[in-house]
Amino acid sequence: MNDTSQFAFELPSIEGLMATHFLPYFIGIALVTLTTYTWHDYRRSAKTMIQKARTRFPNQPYRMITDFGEVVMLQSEWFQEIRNNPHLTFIGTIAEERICEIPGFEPLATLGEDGMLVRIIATKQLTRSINQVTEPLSEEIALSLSINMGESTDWHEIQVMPALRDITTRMSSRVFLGKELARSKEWLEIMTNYTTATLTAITKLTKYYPAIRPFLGRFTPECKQVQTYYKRARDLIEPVMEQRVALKRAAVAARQPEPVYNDALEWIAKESKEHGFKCDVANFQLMISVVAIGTTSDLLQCTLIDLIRHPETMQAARDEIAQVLQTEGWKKTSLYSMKLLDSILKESQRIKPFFSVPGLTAMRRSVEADITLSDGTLIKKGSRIHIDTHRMVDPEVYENPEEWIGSRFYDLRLQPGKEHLAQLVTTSVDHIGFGHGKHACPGRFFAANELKIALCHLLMKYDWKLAPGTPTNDVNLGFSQRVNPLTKVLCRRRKTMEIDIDSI
Ligand code: HEM
Repeated sequence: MNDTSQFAFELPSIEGLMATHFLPYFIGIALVTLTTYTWHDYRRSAKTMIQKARTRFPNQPYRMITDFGEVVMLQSEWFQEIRNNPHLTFIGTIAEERICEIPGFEPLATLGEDGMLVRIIATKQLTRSINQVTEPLSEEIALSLSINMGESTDWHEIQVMPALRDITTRMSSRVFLGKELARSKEWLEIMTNYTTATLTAITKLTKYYPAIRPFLGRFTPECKQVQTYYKRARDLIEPVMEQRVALKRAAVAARQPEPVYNDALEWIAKESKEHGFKCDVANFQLMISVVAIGTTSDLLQCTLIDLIRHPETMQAARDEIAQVLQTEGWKKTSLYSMKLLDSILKESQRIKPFFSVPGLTAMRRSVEADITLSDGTLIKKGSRIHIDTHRMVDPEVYENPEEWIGSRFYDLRLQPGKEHLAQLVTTSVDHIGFGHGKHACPGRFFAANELKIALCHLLMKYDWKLAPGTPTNDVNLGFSQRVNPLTKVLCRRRKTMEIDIDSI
């Protein structure tokens, strides 16, 4: 039997590992965690390295040392076998990275401790509320577009990521925290900065071995920034919670009906009570904001840039939006009817998923009990698994896989039996932009609707082109790939629109 785990997260000699393990080791990046220089190498060229390893060990599990420590790499062929294994968790991988032990990063620990609660809130409350929040979300984005993109009908330049992150923060805050905080300048500033500071600090910390991260985190300036914003965020959320409790108590005392709020502050309190979870509402809120804002603004930017590069598809999307909104108005079902827009988002996500480079890895899992694969490979408790995402760009699965074709999934939906499979929120072994199986992203239904509403406003109200000479290349960080934060575009308010979206 193959045994993969005895040396997980240790740094023994490569020769020793090669001699004592049955699973092959890919040593191309084996030194990455030892020095900063090799870490940089790994960060830039992980894609090439994994391609080499795939050729060397076709369809075979193998091990690598990465900035996550040692990982067992599984090819896509193993997807179906492990996707619902109860001993594999996504959240466990976060605890192993040791970052949530640093002051200011407590919200990430909330993801670990109350993983069930997140799932319940995201799948039950958030998804259920989509119908009620479609109009408020549309109202929020109308306001934030006017602030970020302006009203000028002349071409003007903007940096895309800060603008889209602000838009996403406002939309998420409206649903997660209610109108009051979503309109608070201070909250928005803190939220945007907390999310950005957290991601920046994580990027820096992951170049060091997990065991020393909690220590380093106490001194690095990036982590100190996180702590400052974390404290300010708590100072803002806690009084809102206290005020709600006081208002409810007062209503009960006056024998009046209690005030009802339909936002995540309320859902967290309700579901924690119902399921017996102990929950720190402020930490929980910040965690949801961090997981939701970075991912959603990333996909929004790459979709917008893809559409700017394909003006004919942008116009086709505008026509679809106008036709659907004219007949159905703002409803959850109207968003479902925007099938081309759905396809466009799914195609942009296929080419550049958030957690991975296509053809690299995704679906990180922490192994919580020994598991044995059908070929006899034993993966021990404490190991970490990554899945190779090669199928997302495999010519045997997708025709011309390197080419962005906005209508790719729209066309697929027309084929018998593929209607459901080709939707943005459907995960499969061929498209794992939201993961797949038991731990697939529970926020994807909400995110899909939020993204569509944002695109409706962005496309209908503005004309777009790339700013001359702007960088649009994605930024590679080891196994991850982010949109370029420096990308700039030119935009102008459209004088005539297919439909006046604000009057619907
Ligand atoms: C475009 C936006 C988003 C993208 C691309 C995205 C992507 C992902 C991916 C790839 C995973 C890992 C799944 C796996 O490994 O199988 C994940 C997990 C998760 N996401 Fe999202 N996500 C997005 C938005 C959201 C939102 C809006 C929320 C919350 C409201 C959310 C909450 C979560 C949670 C709680 C998990 C952990 C699930 C678990 O461990 O069982 N995500 N997401």
